[in-house]
Amino acid sequence: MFINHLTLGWKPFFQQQLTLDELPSTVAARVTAIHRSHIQVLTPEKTFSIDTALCAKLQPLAVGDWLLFDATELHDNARPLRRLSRLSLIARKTAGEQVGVQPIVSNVDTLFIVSSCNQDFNISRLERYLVLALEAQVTPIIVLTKSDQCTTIDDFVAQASKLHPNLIVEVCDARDLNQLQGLQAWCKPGQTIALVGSSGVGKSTLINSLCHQQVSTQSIREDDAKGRHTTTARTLYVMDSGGLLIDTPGMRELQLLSSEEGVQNVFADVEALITNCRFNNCTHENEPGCSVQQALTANQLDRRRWKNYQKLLKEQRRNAETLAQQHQRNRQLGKLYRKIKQEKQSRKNINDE
Ligand SMILES: Nc1nc2c(ncn2[C@@H]2O[C@H](COP(=O)(O)OP(=O)(O)OP(=O)(O)O)[C@@H](O)[C@H]2O)c(=O)[nH]1
Ligand SMILES: [Zn+2]
Repeated sequence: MFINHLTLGWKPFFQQQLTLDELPSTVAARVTAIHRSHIQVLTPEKTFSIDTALCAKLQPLAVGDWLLFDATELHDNARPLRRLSRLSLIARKTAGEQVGVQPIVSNVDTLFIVSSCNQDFNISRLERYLVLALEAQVTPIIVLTKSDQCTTIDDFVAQASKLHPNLIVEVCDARDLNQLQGLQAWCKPGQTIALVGSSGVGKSTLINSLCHQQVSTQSIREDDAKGRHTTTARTLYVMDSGGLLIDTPGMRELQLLSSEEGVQNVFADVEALITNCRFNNCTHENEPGCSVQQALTANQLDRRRWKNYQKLLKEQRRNAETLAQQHQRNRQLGKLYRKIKQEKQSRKNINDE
């Protein structure tokens, strides 16, 4: 397929950031992968990699960013002149003494929020991803996979659709390209898509179907700082339809932030303890026959861990839906949607001027 700047996602928004002098003398390259030691970029003609140190002033970078290079310097370890402003940015909060924001992917048009029609389906998680997409100024599409594995999908679709009146929900068997026609509207040349969703919901399967290439064969190996070999999935794919699909380890790890199963998995022993308490509604504070208190006293359960479990559980419960909360959030989502539409319109107006 013919690749030019437009098919790589170049838009008037980026073009208008170039000065008249820069127009003939520079070339923009899109960041396709970020590794510890180097950053990979792509122009219509070539791909090359630059040492991370050369981008120190431009950090933090995200996959999908556009970097500007001197047109005569398009080779490995060329120094980028600057990074162009982003149309959208998906970032995550970093933990630590100071809460920071780590960019993950940028200049994405559409986020496929993938969930499967089985026990993985979790409305609070979908909602968390939805807010993420809207915050990032990216159009969210809910993709419900494994439709072949359930007898009726109507309930899943109804629940997902209720998250917002304008929300698009697509249902498919991710292995079957014929069932992915509904997604093609967002996969046109020049469009950039990112995927989120829990492990095992079918993200790689979707990529394989849409890109007709095996994800596993795209892996590259690199040495990390300690000389260990790590396998890093390649991150930007050209779909058969001409669109671009970003699949970075960073996006895949986003799921860790929102995983209810995580609490159950990590604290399985604590949850087992709780089932042994004498009273079903034990608050584990001072009731007789509380096996949590017994385990704490006997030093069989770490107090820090118990506190952390309670904290995560509280956070998880806060996310749980009540009708009133959902209504309130829908109104907030509505406001966000309107804001995004207005901003997009004003950007369009600027571009059209
Ligand atoms: N029957 C059926 N199986 C599916 C479908 N989508 C994915 N699978 C299967 O589910 C399993 C997991 O799919 P993956 O595509 O690896 O899931 P993933 O989201 O990429 O998982 P991670 O790489 O862990 O993030 C594989 O065995 C797929 O063949 C579907 O729509 N129908
Ligand atoms: Zn108890």
